[in-house]
Amino acid sequence: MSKPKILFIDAYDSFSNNIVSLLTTTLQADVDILPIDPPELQPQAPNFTQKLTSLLRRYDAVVCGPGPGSPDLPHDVGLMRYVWDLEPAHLAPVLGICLGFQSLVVSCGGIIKKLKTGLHGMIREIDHAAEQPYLNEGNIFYGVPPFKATLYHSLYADIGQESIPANDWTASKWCSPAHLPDIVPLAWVYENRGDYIERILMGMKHKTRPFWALQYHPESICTEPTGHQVIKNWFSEAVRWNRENRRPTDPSPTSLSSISRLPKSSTHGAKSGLDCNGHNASNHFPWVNSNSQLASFGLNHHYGSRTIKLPIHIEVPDIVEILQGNRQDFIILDSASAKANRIGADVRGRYSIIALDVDETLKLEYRTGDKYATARCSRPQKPSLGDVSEMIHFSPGQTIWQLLAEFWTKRRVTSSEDSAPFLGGFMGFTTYELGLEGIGVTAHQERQHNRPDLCFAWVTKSIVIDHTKGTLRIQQLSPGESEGNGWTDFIIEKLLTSPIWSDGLRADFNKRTQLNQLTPPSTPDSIFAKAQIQVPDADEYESKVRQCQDFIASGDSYELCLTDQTHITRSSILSATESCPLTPLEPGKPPQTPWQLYRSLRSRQPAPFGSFIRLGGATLISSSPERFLEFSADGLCSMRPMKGTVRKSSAVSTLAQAEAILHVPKEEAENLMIVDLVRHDLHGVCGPGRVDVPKLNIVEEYASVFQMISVVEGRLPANDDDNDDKISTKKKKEEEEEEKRKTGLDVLAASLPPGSMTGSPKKRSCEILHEIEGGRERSLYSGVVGYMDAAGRGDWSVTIRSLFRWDDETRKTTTTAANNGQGHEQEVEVWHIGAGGAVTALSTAEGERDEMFTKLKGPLGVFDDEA
Ligand SMILES: C=C(O[C@@H]1C=C(C(=O)O)C=C[C@H]1O)C(=O)O
Ligand SMILES: NC(=O)CC[C@H](N)C(=O)O
Repeated sequence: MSKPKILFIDAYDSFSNNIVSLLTTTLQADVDILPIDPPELQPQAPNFTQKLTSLLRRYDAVVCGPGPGSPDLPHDVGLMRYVWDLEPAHLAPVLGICLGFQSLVVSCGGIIKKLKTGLHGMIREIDHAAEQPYLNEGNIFYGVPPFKATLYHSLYADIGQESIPANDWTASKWCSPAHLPDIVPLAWVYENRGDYIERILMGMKHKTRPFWALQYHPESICTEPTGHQVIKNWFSEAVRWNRENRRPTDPSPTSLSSISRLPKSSTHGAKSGLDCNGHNASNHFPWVNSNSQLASFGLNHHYGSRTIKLPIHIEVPDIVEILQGNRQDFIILDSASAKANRIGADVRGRYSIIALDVDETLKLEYRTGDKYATARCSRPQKPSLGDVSEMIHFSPGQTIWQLLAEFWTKRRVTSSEDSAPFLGGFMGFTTYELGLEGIGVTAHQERQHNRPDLCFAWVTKSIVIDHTKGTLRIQQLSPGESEGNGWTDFIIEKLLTSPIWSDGLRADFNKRTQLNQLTPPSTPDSIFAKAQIQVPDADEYESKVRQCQDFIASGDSYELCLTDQTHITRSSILSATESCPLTPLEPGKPPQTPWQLYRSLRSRQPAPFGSFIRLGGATLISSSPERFLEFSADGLCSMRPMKGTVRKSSAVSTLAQAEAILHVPKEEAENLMIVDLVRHDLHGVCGPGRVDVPKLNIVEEYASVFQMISVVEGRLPANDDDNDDKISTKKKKEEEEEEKRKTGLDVLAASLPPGSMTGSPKKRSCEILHEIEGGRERSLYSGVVGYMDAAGRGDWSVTIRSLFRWDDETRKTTTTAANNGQGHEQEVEVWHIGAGGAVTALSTAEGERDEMFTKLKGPLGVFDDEA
C-alpha cells in the first residue's frame, strides 16, 4: 500500500515542524508543507477555488496548523478559511490545530474571544469524550485513556458553554449547542480562575463534514504520548470518510513551488536540490575553487600539535599576554567558570580556545542585505602592501551560508579519537540582525553604518586548554606534515620561559611591571573617571512589558523576549587601527582598556561561554552562560535553551532554594515554549522523528544567578540512512545527495536568531519586538559567538551578559576640565550592554524590570570596578 499523503497548511508557527514530525512518524505518512499565503494560490485570483481543489485532491487529508494572530483576520489564517467552505463534491478531510481549530469554529458560526489570561506552555488534563459511544461515528477521542496536553493559546471558542448550569454540564457537555448545530464538542479543559471555572473547548468535530479540530497542541514534548492515539483515530476517520464518499484522488505530484518537505521523507513534490536555506546545490561559488590569493588560503593543510601541562595559577588571559602583545584582532573563547567547576562532574565549559595571530588570518565578512561577501587578510610581513580584500558576489539564490559551507568543506581535516574539540577553522560572531534576515524580518530603518553582521576568521594557529585535565595544546594547520613543529616548539618555549609560568607569586609581580609598560603613557587617569552611563528607564521598560502582554493577549505571540540596551560613553582608549594593549588591571583603579574590562568581567562573573573578541571592527567582552548549539562531525546537534532566571542573594543561595523558585508553572512554561520552538528548528534540518529532549527544566548554578535550562538534541540524516521510500529515481538520488551534505552549519543557519532571545512564534515575535524596542538594532547582543572547526564540529553560545563596541562609533566631544575651566577636545567611545527577559501572560512588569536590571548588573559593574 502506498504511503498516506497529508498536506500541512502552515501559519508561520514555531511548532509546525513538530506537528509534521508527529504526523510523519505516527501515521507513516508523507507530509507536504504549504504556507497559508503561497504566491501561486492567491484567493483573489480568478481560478483560485479550482486550483485549491485540484491541490487538495492530491492528498488523503489536510492539517490546518497553529499560528500567531486571530482566525477572524484573513491575513492570519490565509488559505485555511477556504478549506471549510468548499462545495461538498470537493471536500477533503481536515484536522485543525489551535489556530486551525479556531478557524473551523469561526466557519461554523462560533465566536472567538480572549481568555481571561492566556495559557501558554500550560499542561492540563483533557476531559475528552472517551466513553461516548453515541458519538462513536467520528469521535476521535473514543477509547483514548486520560492524558494531559500542552496549551498555547490566548483566544478561545465561545459556543455558549458559560450559560450551561453546573448541574447540567455532565449531561450537556458533548451536545451541539442549539445555535451552533455543526459543532460537536469532543474535549474540554477547566481552568480555575479563582472566583469561577472557565470552560475551554479543546476538541470538536463537524456534524456533517469531515472536519475535526484540537485546541491543544498534540505535538508538544509535554503532551503525553497517550494523546497521539487521537491523531491515529483522526486519520482512520479521514480514510473511512474518503472511502465511503468515494472521494476522487489524484496521484500525480503537485507542481506548486511553495510546497516543501522536512528532510528525509519521500521525495515526490519536494523542491529539488534546495536545502533548508534555499541554496541551490548545483549553483556553486566559483570563487571557492579559484586560485585567487584569498580563496586558496588554508587549503591542503595538515594538523600538528603538542600538549603541555598547564600550571594551576595560569589563566587564559595570562597565556594571551605572554604570546600576543601588540595585536589588533583577538578571538578568545574563555571558559572562565571552568576552574570553579574543576571538582565535580559538571563539564560545562571544559575547554577554552585561544586563536593566535588573528591579524594574519583570512576573514569572511557579510552584511545583511548585501549580494556579496568580502574576504580580507592583512599582510603583516609586507605592511607596505596594505590589506588584501576580495569581493565574492552571490548569484540569485546564493547565501552567505552556502559560501561558508563550500569554503569549510574544502578544508576538511580528520580528527583522531583523542583530538581537541577544535583543530583550527572558523571562529567568529554573527549579529541578531543576521538572524532576522534568515527568517524574513527586514524591517530595520536605513542603517547608518557599514558594520558586518557576520565575521568569521579562518584560524590556523590556536591553543586549546582542557581545564579538566589541566593541559594546554598548541596546534597548527599548516601546509606541510612537519611544518608546524618549529612553530609549536617556539610557542612552548615562549610559554615555559615566561616569568609567570614557573613562579606564580613572583610572576604576578613581574607581569604587572612588565605589562604596565604597554599602557599608553600619556593617558591621565581623570579622563576615565567619568563614564556616562545611560540605563533604560524603569517606567518605560515596565510599559514595554505591558505592551508585550497586550500582543500576547491578542494571540499574536505566546512569549516575547523583551530587551533593552544600556550605553556607556567614555573617553576613547583605542582607535580603530591601533593594536589592543594587554594592560593588566591596576590595583585601586577601574578598568580602562578593553583588555582590563575583559579581565574584570571574567573575574566578576566567570561563565562557561565567556569570550574576548576583537574582529571585524567590533570588540565583544562576554560572560555568556548559554550554549546555543553544539554539533559533532557525525551530525549530533545539541541545543541548550535557557529560560528562568533567579538572582543569587542571601535568601536564595542554594540550588535547592533556586529549584523551589524555578519549578513553578510560569517558569517551566517559559522554558517549555522555547524547547518546543528549538525542536521545530531542529526538525526543519534533521527531519521527522530525529529530535529528542534528554533534559527538560534543569536548574543550574552560575556566578551570580541560577538558570533553568533544557537540552534538545537532533540527529542529522546520516549518509547510510535507510530511506523507506522504495522508489529510486534520478531525482531522488540527487535529493539524497543534497541531504547528505547537511551539517551543523545548516542547523546554525536555520536556527538564528536564538529562540531564547526572541520568543515564540519566532517570526511574528521578532516583528513585534522590533516595534516595541523602537526599531533599534540589537547588534552583537542576541547574536552568537563560536566556532566550527576543520573536522566538522562546532560550538556556539548566545551573546548575552556581555558588553560590546564598534570601532567606528567614536566621536569627538569637547569637555571642560574641572581644574581650569578650559575646554578641550577628546574622542569618546560607546559601549553597549543588552539585557532583558522573556515576557509571558503571567509576567509582572516589576518582575521583568528587576530581571532585566539583574542581568545588566554584572557587565555594567565593570565600569566602576576597582581591581
Ligand atoms: C535576555 C537575556 O537572557 C535570556 C533570557 C532568559 C530568561 O528569560 O530567563 C535567560 C537566558 C537568556 O536566554 C539576557 O541575558 O539579556
Ligand atoms: N497556537 C495557536 O495556534 C494560537 C492561536 C491563537 N493565536 C491564540 O493565541 O489563541
